[in-house]
Amino acid sequence: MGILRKKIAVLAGDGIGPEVCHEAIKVLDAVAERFGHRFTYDYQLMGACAIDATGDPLPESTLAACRAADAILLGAIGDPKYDNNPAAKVRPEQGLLRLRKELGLYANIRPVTAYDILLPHSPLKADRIRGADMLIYRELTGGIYFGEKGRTENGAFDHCTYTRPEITRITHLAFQSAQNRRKKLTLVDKANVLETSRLWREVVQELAPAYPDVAVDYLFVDNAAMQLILNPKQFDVMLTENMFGDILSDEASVIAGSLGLLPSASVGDKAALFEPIHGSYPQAKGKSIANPIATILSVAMMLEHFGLQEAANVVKEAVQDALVQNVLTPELNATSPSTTEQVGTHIAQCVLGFPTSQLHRDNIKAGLSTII
Ligand SMILES: NC(=O)c1ccc[n+]([C@@H]2O[C@H](COP(=O)([O-])OP(=O)(O)OC[C@H]3O[C@@H](n4cnc5c(N)ncnc54)[C@H](O)[C@@H]3O)[C@@H](O)[C@H]2O)c1
Ligand SMILES: CC(C)[C@H](C(=O)O)[C@@H](O)C(=O)O
Ligand SMILES: [Mg+2]
Repeated sequence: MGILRKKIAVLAGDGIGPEVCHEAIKVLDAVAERFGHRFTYDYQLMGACAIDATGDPLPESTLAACRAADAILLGAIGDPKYDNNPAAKVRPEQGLLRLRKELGLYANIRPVTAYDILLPHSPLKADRIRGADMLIYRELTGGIYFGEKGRTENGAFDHCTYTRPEITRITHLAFQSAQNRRKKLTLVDKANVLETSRLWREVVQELAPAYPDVAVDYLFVDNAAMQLILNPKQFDVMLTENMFGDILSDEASVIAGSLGLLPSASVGDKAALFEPIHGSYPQAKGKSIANPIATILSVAMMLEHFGLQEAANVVKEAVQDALVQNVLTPELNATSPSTTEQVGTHIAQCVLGFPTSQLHRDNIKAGLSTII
């Protein structure tokens, strides 16, 4: 692969969003320096910061910049002043939902990995989670998030609708992904109650014969929530609708050890957006305690999307180095925590191939490390 030039729209957003984006861009810059690629960044407002500045959580200029970019990097959006005010008509989350819809980002891919070195950090028993490695395919532009919603005289409603094409397109992607992995696809739904879920089962059953090498499994979402904790190794590709995918992926982060570790890619036919699965974690804003790894791994997914597999692997290896050397934020290292910046700098330096990282690796190989 030759030298690439890519324009990245950056929506740092609210809370810890700007802090974790800053570290992810540090890592992208290190990739650019090491491999000779050229990344340019177009910073735009979305979320509560955009409401403060313009009254609109997704200003037209932001949408236009996202359409013009090769990829979008998103930190997080959301602010307690809206979370705690159910009557607010204009909300940060509307910006994110509109962006996903406008850009047709229908497939949200959320990898979940149990890193060996972090097994002791999960509250789950190590022997249950060791080796767990799954991809959640979450439908992102349909379902209850986007149905008609409103208030009645004495109540409220949110309609959940799905069309056959909406289910079909992500199901094909999930099957193809399973073909390249351990060849198992689990559809998570609530087909014993919901008509939309019965349509999901119908579509998956119809498409399954086209993927004869993939074993298909069906789980009701309540059971899936339990199985995820009880025996996560049974999952390879999990396919599910919008809201179930949102909830199950936060739950799955307990397997990895922190919500601050889980990246995601949201893809459509014309655009791609990369973001950590966590939110704006407002309690951590300005304290430099937010884990930037979810955002840095989202950048690795962006590099894969650009076809830069080697660069993506280098970033993942650099993250692994931070895990092994315990260069981690307080939720994963309470005794000698690193700051958000220190974690980002460490990973960026590993990407650049600074000798310190190699030195530590040699120490680890020689059994000299105090960490393992
Ligand atoms: N995609 C998004 O932008 C997105 C996603 C989820 C929530 N939100 C918004 O974020 C705001 C806060 O929501 P919330 O508190 O329910 O969820 P959250 O994901 O912001 O935080 C939940 C908990 O997860 C942990 N956590 C999250 N990110 C972390 C990180 N990088 N490092 C270490 N620990 C981390 C913290 O313990 C935190 O208390 C709300 O306004 C919500 O709407 C936005
Ligand atoms: C902020 C919110 C709209 C969003 C979602 O529910 O999709 C978030 O929780 C996520 O997981 O990206
Ligand atoms: Mg969520």
